[in-house]
Amino acid sequence: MAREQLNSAAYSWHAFAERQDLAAALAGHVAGRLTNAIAERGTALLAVSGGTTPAIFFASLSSIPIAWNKVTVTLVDERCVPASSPRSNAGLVAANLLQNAAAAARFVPLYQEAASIGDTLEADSRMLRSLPWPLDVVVLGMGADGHTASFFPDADNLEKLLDPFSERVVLPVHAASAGEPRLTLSLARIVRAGFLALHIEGEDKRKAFESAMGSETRKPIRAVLDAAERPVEVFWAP
Ligand SMILES: O=C1O[C@H](COP(=O)(O)O)[C@@H](O)[C@H](O)[C@H]1O
Repeated sequence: MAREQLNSAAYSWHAFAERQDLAAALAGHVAGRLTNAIAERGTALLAVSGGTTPAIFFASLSSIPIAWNKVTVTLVDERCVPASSPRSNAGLVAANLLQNAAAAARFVPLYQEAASIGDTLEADSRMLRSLPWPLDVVVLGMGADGHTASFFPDADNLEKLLDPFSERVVLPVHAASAGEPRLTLSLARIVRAGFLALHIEGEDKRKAFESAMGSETRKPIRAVLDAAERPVEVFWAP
């Protein structure tokens, strides 16, 4: 396991030679944070990302024996598709994270099929507001375009999405590059997490991250790092 660690004010960089090693290390950190939260307040709140990257990490985390019956899992963002769709982030979590020991966790989805996205948003907001905030752990992903959560650079409400003082829990997203309408946790909820990790893999994402950190154009991932209350832990493998 070759591992490299770099630090800047906004983030710590954890690099691994193998994706499996990254998954095990990140799962260990997350399980430790959840365990501490349960010891401190009797419950823990975890928000995870979807897409393709988290599957191996989810499998590692699902096997760690913590008090999963005291953990609530939700999503950082969701595509407005049925849970049976291969594009559903909830589907990815059900198949890979809510397994083994973690099958005892409570899962609260962002999206449920409803007459309109407005109805969905109202119902989700009610349910999500009742969760034990703040988030103990958030694991973000990132696209090569610099989007994270569903903060797409071309979203028509990007300014609202990236408002660090927003009172909203969840927001709708419409962006041509996103594929379908989305729901996302607000940046304000994400950046207050006790432990905020970014999980990225591949050279294209390393370059995209570095470019976002140096660039004058403020990509969404940069906005999250700038607003975060503590340094973001970045986990990367080729
Ligand atoms: O659309 C999404 O993309 C990002 C990155 O996904 P990946 O497939 O490149 O890993 C993900 O973090 C987000 O949750 C998802 O909705």
